[in-house]
Amino acid sequence: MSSHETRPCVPDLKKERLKCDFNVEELTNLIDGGKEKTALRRKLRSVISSESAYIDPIPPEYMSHEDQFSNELRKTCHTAMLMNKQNIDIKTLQLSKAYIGVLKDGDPLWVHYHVFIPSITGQSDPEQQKIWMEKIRTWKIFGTYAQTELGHGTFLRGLETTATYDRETREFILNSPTITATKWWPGGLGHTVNFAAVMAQLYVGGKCYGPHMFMVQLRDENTHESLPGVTLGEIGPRFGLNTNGNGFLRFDHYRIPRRNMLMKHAQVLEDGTYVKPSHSKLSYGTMVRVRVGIVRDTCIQLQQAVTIATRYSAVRHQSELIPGEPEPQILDYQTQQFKILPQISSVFALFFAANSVIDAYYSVTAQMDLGDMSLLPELHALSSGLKALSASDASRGVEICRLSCGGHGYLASSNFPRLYTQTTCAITYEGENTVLWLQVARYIIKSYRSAQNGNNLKHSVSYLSKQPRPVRGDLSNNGLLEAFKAAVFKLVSDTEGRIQRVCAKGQNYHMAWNQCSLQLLKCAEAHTRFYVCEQFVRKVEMAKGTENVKKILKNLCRLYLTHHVSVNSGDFLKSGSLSQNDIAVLEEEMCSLLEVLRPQAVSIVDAFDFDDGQLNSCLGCWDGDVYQRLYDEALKSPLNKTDVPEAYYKYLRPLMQVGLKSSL
Ligand SMILES: CCCCCCCCCCCCCC(=O)SCCNC(=O)CCNC(=O)[C@H](O)C(C)(C)COP(=O)(O)OP(=O)(O)OC[C@H]1O[C@@H](n2cnc3c(N)ncnc32)[C@H](O)[C@@H]1OP(=O)(O)O
Ligand SMILES: Cc1cc2nc3c(=O)[nH]c(=O)nc-3n(C[C@H](O)[C@H](O)[C@H](O)COP(=O)(O)OP(=O)(O)OC[C@H]3O[C@@H](n4cnc5c(N)ncnc54)[C@H](O)[C@@H]3O)c2cc1C
Repeated sequence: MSSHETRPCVPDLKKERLKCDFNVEELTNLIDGGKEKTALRRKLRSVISSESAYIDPIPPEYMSHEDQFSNELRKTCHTAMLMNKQNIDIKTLQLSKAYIGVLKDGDPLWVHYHVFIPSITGQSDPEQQKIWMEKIRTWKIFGTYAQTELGHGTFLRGLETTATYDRETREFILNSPTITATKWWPGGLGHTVNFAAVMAQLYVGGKCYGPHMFMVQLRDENTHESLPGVTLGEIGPRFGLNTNGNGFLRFDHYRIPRRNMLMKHAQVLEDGTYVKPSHSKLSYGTMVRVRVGIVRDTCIQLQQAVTIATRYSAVRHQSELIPGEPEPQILDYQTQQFKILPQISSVFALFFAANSVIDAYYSVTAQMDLGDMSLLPELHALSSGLKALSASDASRGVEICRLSCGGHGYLASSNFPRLYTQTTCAITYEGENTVLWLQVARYIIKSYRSAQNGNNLKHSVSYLSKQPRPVRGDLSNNGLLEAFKAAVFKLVSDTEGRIQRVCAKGQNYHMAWNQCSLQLLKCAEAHTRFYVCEQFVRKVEMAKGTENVKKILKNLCRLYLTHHVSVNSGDFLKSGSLSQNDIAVLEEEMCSLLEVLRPQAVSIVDAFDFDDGQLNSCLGCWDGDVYQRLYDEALKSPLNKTDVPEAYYKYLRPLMQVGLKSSL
């Protein structure tokens, strides 16, 4: 039992917390990555919580677009100052969950920290890094990642911004030749940053060498005015993240020095000689890195959503379960448990997957630094698949959590609208999900074919070498993983066979690929799901700690497996890896797991250890005083400042005074 259950809360939550049969703190430590990390996060959180600068003067929902932006820019700049004053590396703060909830609807400097700086460190040579990183460190340079254009986001080879080398002056001339060449979306570009890492088509001596990255100054370092030859602005209100400062940018024959091309991988020498990189896609390295980070970010957003939904479901009473008996907590309905508990299991699945892809990223990039590029395609497939899976699972999960809270989930004060807009945009940015699934599929099909030709496969796809033969009736975790392998193998071999059949009818390969792309998507998702399940099983097997925490992890893992087998039962049946009876047994097990996990649900989400300020939700507060908070929040509406609003005198009263002339 945990010590924090002594804090005051409504009787329903007290009762839930008393049921806790595991050490909440131990689970918190596991999620943080160790006791020390929990302590560090809490220390950072106490620094953040004591800052009055983070208090919004009024709820941001009631501010104008400009005031919202200014308020969040104020807070993000305050953070930079504060961390400097406290001698804390800002990265440490951002990597812990302590900073969650400070910025409400985006951060004008998010892309600077998480995309621009990694571009400089990952794409520029040591000399360039030394110069630029010093200016970044001393706040002379704030930057964005300007890649997407009005006409192209996905298809990078279609980008239209040009960077043409002028051998005479040893400069590049940046130009936006068409309206569709306008850079569109980069975070902070609108009015925050003064530099950008710009992706442009490199031209030397009339020859195009494809997209390359350039460091470009956009605004004067003193006046912040946009420089001649550069046109800049903000792209207007969005579905969410309205304070990210997403902007547009056009160049009119704008000159930058030769050494402003990021030259770690490819170079243009003074005489115009082009030195090509050791792998053609190395300039896409920033995207791989950010995709890896998204898995963790979306996992944290889902943690927030499921904490709110679980606590609310323990407090909310509705209807009758047994006629005549008191209204039960809605968490007692099996259907409600089915909404919430699989989302909790998803949090853990994404958590373990995020850790494993981060490890893979660091080990592959270390090998690449030594000149070995052989693992890059596997890393690209893995990071693309996990980005797509985590973004879609988390955003679906957040929406399910919102729906599980009924009408109150639709209120801004539940915080679901913001959590949803934060999560769903990850489906689009950093590679639209469908497009990334197709990249995964490309890798799987190539691997499958390579195995058919007798070659060895990389670790994550090695099971595609030969038809897996699961043991019938083995429903253990390992048995289910074998069944997964067989189901994915069948999907992949069927899809590859179908591509061949379409080609045999005279269709070219690319058209055949398009005609099979629905199945290809299924292959990619099933392969990635298998990876996540395997990581979950292995990490739980390896988990150290007390038996009761291990039991929670085992049950959540089992719930994840049985849930995903049930959702995709058709694939298992078609491959023959599971029988109808197996599926029925597993679905029954899933239902009993809901019952087993239900009493621990509140304590599991307590272990995510968000404070009320971070959740920013009337429904998810620690003490469960939901109704009073909802009422108090409603009173903050500016419309409630007067009994009769101005709009009544302007519109409603004149209408009422005229009266309806005809009887219709
Ligand atoms: C309050 C809270 C605050 C929160 C704030 C949140 C803020 C949010 C901020 C949001 C910030 C958002 C910031 C943003 O959004 S930044 C913009 C992000 N943009 C994208 O991600 C664009 C997506 N497009 C691409 O990545 C590529 O164009 C694709 C992949 C589609 C094809 O590309 P292309 O047409 O050029 O390729 P190809 O078809 O000729 O060839 C394919 C070959 O290339 C290989 N290949 C491809 N890619 C990679 C790679 N990376 N590493 C290694 N290899 C790679 C591939 O395996 C294949 O190999 P092979 O099979 O031939 O051997
Ligand atoms: C909140 C947010 C922040 C962003 N921040 C940045 C930033 O900081 N810097 C930056 O450079 N960009 C940024 N972007 C842009 C983002 O990276 C792109 O929007 C994204 O890569 C998708 O590209 P697109 O908009 O061109 O979509 P499109 O590619 O036009 O997609 C439209 C539809 O076409 C489909 N489609 C496209 N190609 C294919 C294909 N080959 N096969 C099958 N279907 C296909 C897609 O699946 C989708 O359904 C941001 C976007 C958002 C929403």
